[in-house]
Amino acid sequence: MENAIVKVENLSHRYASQWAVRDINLEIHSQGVVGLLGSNGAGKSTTMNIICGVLKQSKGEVFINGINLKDNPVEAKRNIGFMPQKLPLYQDFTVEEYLTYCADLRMVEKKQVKHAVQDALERCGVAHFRDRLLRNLSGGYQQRVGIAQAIVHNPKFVVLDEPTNGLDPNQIVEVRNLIKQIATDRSVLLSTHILTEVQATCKEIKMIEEGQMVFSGTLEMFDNYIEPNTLVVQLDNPPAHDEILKQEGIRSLEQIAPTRFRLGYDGEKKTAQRIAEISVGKGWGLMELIIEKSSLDAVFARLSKKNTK
Ligand SMILES: Nc1ncnc2c1ncn2[C@@H]1O[C@H](COP(=O)(O)OP(=O)(O)OP(=O)(O)O)[C@@H](O)[C@H]1O
Repeated sequence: MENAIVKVENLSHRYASQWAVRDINLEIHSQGVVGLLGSNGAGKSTTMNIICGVLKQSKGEVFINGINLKDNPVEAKRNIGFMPQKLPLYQDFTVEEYLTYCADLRMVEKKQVKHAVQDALERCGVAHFRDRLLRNLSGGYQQRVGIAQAIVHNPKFVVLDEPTNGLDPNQIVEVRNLIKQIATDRSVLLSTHILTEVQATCKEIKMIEEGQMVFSGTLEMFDNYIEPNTLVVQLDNPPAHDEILKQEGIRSLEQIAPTRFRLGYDGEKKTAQRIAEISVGKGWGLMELIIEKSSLDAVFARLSKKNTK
């Protein structure tokens, strides 16, 4: 089988006497954006710093494109691009000087440097600012340059730590689009505690809490993590509340509007189907029936144990 782009096995790390991450396992196989989610202090930066070879783990192994990062760091790091939370920008460099410097650091072959820099400038939409000093760029464009330095050596795997931090709403949308675009031909691990960020960019989620992996799956699985147990129905000709409440599987009724109701139910699909059939059969004027999903916030709260409901 083809190597995973990233494989983390039983990763643990301890600062002094405190374990910051415990027994993390994860694999990333394909292109696209994977969100690394967790509250402040959950262990995201520690995990990412280890995966990028910036911090040496206390235990466990990290493989990048099949190469053990501990045994062969130089080779493994050729496949990694990293944009830390605090951008490593030299303010007195122009954009082009800075990217050329980064390409050298990343050991891009001398004769390829010009092409690599041009490619990164264009992909990140900063070619027109190539001669501008970094200090004179707006926050959004500095962030673009941060992403450009992470992809200048064309790595298979890019790690972005809170990439939209401190940006205004327009800049956030632009940077998210750029992230999706660079993830079309590589894997991107994006750390965030912002749920809308995950929703807007990620196909998969890994969630860490108190140093441990508490969820790994698709965005849809995350969304469905809490069993739905409410239906919203619109009945243009509603019966008496008791008539609805006596139906099998229905546990509660809340009137949201004159013809709109939220029904607590047993979570069984057949109950929802039965309500639809009865509403039609009895002429209740069914216009809409929605199985309510848990919000991402509710799932996040549940997984981060802030809410034990
Ligand atoms: N250099 C360090 N020395 C000691 N403890 C640390 C160090 N860095 C992080 N920690 C601790 O390790 C735990 C995990 O921190 P980490 O920075 O990985 O979390 P995080 O999820 O990235 O949080 P944030 O979103 O706030 O950056 C926290 O309890 C933190 O206080």
